[in-house]
Amino acid sequence: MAGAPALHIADLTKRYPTGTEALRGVSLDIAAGEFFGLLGRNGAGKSTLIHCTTGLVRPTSGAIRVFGHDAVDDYEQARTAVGLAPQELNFDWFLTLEETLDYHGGYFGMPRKERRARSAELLEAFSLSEKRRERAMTLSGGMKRRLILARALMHRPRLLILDEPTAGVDVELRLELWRYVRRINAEGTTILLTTHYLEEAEELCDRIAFIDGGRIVAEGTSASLTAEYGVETLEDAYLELAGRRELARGRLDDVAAAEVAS
Ligand SMILES: Nc1ncnc2c1ncn2[C@@H]1O[C@H](COP(=O)(O)OP(=O)(O)OP(=O)(O)O)[C@@H](O)[C@H]1O
Repeated sequence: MAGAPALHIADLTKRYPTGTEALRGVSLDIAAGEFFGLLGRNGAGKSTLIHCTTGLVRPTSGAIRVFGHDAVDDYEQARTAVGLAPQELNFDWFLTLEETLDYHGGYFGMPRKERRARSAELLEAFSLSEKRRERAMTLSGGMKRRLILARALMHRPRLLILDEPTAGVDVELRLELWRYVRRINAEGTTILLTTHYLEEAEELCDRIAFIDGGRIVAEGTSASLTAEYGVETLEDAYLELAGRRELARGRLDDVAAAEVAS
């Protein structure tokens, strides 16, 4: 749908059967072509939001649309528009690199000839051509990270979701991955990145949202967020915000305690 945002999320809530409210009314719009960062501490709701977008988790209420396609009612179209590079390297380790990409393309209904051409193009782009007939298990850590990006891009998704793509990787590999994802974005793919690294978000993202307790608590460019909190870096803005929220929580706890006592 022409002109539709890459991702439109309106008043999204998710309550798991355990009673945990992982998302409490999240609204978010990511424009086509944007590089968007979603930041938050462990358990803030980032994975739940991604899983709702890719159909792994069913939202309790609210709307998600990917380039205009409803993520629940129009699942196939919405899912096809998304490429997901999960945090965990979930390959079938016994498949070769070519097979890994080929099976992924097959899942998304790509004809054989197109799969062949696309997989050769991606293996080349990610400097993996020489390893194409080797099993995924034989790759180095950096190669595995590149393969997960190649696999996510295989079916030419318009929205690429990167779930903590550089968690636990060394500085050199992080810089290399940054170069790749910058290029993918420059070539027109919209990116939603979740990360714990504030400097990564500052470096790569056009816009950033902080999520906490299942709510978006701040959103803007790195410059607007630092200006809003009167600080120099995104990390300081995050700490300032986290501090204020802790303070607010403490106050609420005090009020609750006072109410119980009275
Ligand atoms: N399948 C599930 N069943 C019940 N509760 C869940 C489930 N998945 C996540 N949660 C809970 O939902 C909340 C949000 O978790 P989520 O995994 O979305 O956070 P996150 O921001 O991705 O965290 P992390 O940075 O650690 O990956 C947490 O309290 C978590 O324990």
